[in-house]
Amino acid sequence: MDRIRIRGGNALVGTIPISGAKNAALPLMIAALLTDDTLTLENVPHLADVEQLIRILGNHGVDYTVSGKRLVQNPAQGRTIHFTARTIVDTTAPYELVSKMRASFWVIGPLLARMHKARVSLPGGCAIGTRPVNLFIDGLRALGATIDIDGGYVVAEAKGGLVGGRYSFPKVSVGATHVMLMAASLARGETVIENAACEPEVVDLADCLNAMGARISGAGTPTITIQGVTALSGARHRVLPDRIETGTYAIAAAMAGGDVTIAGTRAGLLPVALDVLRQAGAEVTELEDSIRIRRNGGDILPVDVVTDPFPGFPTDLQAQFMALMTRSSGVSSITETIFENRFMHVQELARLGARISLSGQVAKVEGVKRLAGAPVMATDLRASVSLVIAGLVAEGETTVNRVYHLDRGFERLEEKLVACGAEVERISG
Ligand SMILES: CC(=O)N[C@H]1[C@@H](OP(=O)(O)OP(=O)(O)OC[C@H]2O[C@@H](n3ccc(=O)[nH]c3=O)[C@H](O)[C@@H]2O)O[C@H](CO)[C@@H](O)[C@@H]1O
Ligand SMILES: C=C(OP(=O)(O)O)C(=O)O
Repeated sequence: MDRIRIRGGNALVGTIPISGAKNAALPLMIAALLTDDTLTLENVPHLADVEQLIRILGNHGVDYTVSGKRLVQNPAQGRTIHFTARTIVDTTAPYELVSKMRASFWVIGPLLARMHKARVSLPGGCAIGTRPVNLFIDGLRALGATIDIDGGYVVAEAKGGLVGGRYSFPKVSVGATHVMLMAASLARGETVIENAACEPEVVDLADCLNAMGARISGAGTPTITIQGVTALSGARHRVLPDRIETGTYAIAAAMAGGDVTIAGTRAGLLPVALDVLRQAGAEVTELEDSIRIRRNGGDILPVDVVTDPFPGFPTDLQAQFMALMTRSSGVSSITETIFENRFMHVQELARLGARISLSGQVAKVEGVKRLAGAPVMATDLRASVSLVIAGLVAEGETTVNRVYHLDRGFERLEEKLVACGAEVERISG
């Protein structure tokens, strides 16, 4: 199993290019199931989750090429992928494939819309909470589907096709909003979704679906209206920049100090997080398609944050921000409101000398003057990268084990950090 070794102490200076967003690419790829035409996605990141979803889509009959060549033969070539689901050969998404990744469950929406039936294993994903699927089930029932759980599978059917309906989410869910957009696009009549997720990835999916001929309005607001159409066509769409990767490198620069330009991204994707970084003492300059982060000396200041759905502080940056706060000049509190078990990084940060106490969903972080390198173990994707960030300032050597979590969501992490002067290397095997 690969490990990442970091020798702390170097400031970060340089430019970090941002990849396409994992959490946008995944639903966009799934949208290819909605049409027998070709959906071309540009800026698709090379990530383990993307490769896994390609396998899952292949099982349903989706063909794919990268810049004209089959992806399997050219895994490192190009980032424009053409997906074609000429026919759906299987409406079952099996446990072996779906249990590895939460987003794979989302195929239930397009399969039900196009084939009027789907049998999808209950999903896996980062172990950060119980992560039920009740909102998907209730939402799809509001579109006329009958749904049972049988042997670990969600078995859904819509005889005669889905029909438009009204569904008000009792709790904001990104994934269930994606699924409702895809399902309602091919339902008969109008669907209104209330308390929808407003995340940029939802807007990206709606833009792509509209380019495919869907009629969606209001994406990015809590109320989304969809006029169903009988068929969708192919389209060409560019995956939006990864805001979590952006925020992660912004936090890394604030932690290590230095001067980093994060390129190919937009400040508007991270409204609250960038403000929080300013409060923590970083100088943040918003440019047209990049963000410059500087911290040259001066304390890291303590800031309290509460995670929230967009535009609030993202839960996917909570672990990284906690790493930053371990070196602040005071005490900060970090409250996690989205997932009930997303503090698995606390005990690993403690190995490096962090002082963190937990009470329910609130972590109190008492900043320390010094972190010291140690072997640590990544427990989920964002937790893993928080350990890398802490390693950037820890004295001596930090080894992050179980790097496969990182490979799910960070493209060329070592390369991007090394280019800015960090001492980071992957140890294979
Ligand atoms: C691949 C992807 O895009 N993953 C992101 C997506 O996950 P994901 O779409 O799984 O997250 P959700 O927005 O659905 O989850 C939000 C909350 O709703 C709960 N819930 C969700 C569905 C449901 O049927 N019932 C229910 O109770 C969840 O347990 C959680 O407490 O949004 C999360 C919140 O921004 C991010 O952390 C993940 O990185
Ligand atoms: C939690 C995440 O991913 P997933 O929803 O796939 O588990 C994440 O991207 O931080």
